[in-house]
Amino acid sequence: MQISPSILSADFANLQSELEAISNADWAHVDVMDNHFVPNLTLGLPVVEALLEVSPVPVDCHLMIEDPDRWAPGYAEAGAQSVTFHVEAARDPVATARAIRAAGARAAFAVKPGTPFDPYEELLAEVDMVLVMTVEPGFGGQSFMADQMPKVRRVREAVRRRGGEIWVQVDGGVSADTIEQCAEAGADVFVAGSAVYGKDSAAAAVDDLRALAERHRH
Ligand SMILES: O=C(CO)[C@@H](O)[C@H](O)COP(=O)(O)O
Ligand SMILES: [Co+2]
Repeated sequence: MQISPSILSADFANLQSELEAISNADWAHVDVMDNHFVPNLTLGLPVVEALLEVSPVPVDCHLMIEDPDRWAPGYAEAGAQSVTFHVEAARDPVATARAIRAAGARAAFAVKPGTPFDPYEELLAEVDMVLVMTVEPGFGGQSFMADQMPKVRRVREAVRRRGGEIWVQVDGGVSADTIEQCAEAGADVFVAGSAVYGKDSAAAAVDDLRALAERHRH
């Protein structure tokens, strides 16, 4: 059970200290948005490169961008330890996942709330993780979509059938109130932005979330 705090809810003027505040987390989740795939703009490769220099934990890049076929491998080459692209944006998801892995990172694909998982089941052969979005991508602090839990279950079942170790990540509205249903449905990597950086102690929030998830270890 791994916690990946999203720095989207951190203080962007002090990202180094915000990363140091979550050194007990498993990952640092970095949301890359291009104002085309989603209606918001955050940061890109030069900032990710700078974060990689100072992050005490591996970096989990969530690319909400058009044309990940072109851009995603660069994040892996820069040293990001996990790179997730959206299937809705990829022209050739197999080639993109292979390029990410060839550059030494874990590869993952993400599905938006309206995107079914089943058509992409065969893509499991190419990835290390599947991200099931539990909000519409674009912004932190939105309400958790419990109606995505059946999809989390389907992904977990498909991963079980396949064997091997593929992680199932959830992202959006994950908090102390919602993390247990995600874990129970089969998630094992939990992104949380406002539920970590919105608290007085980000580190304590990470530990609390992990303890709740651990109640449903599978
Ligand atoms: O990818 C995204 C949003 O598109 C997320 O990573 C959010 O940043 C999570 O924030 P919270 O919903 O946990 O506040
Ligand atoms: Co994200």
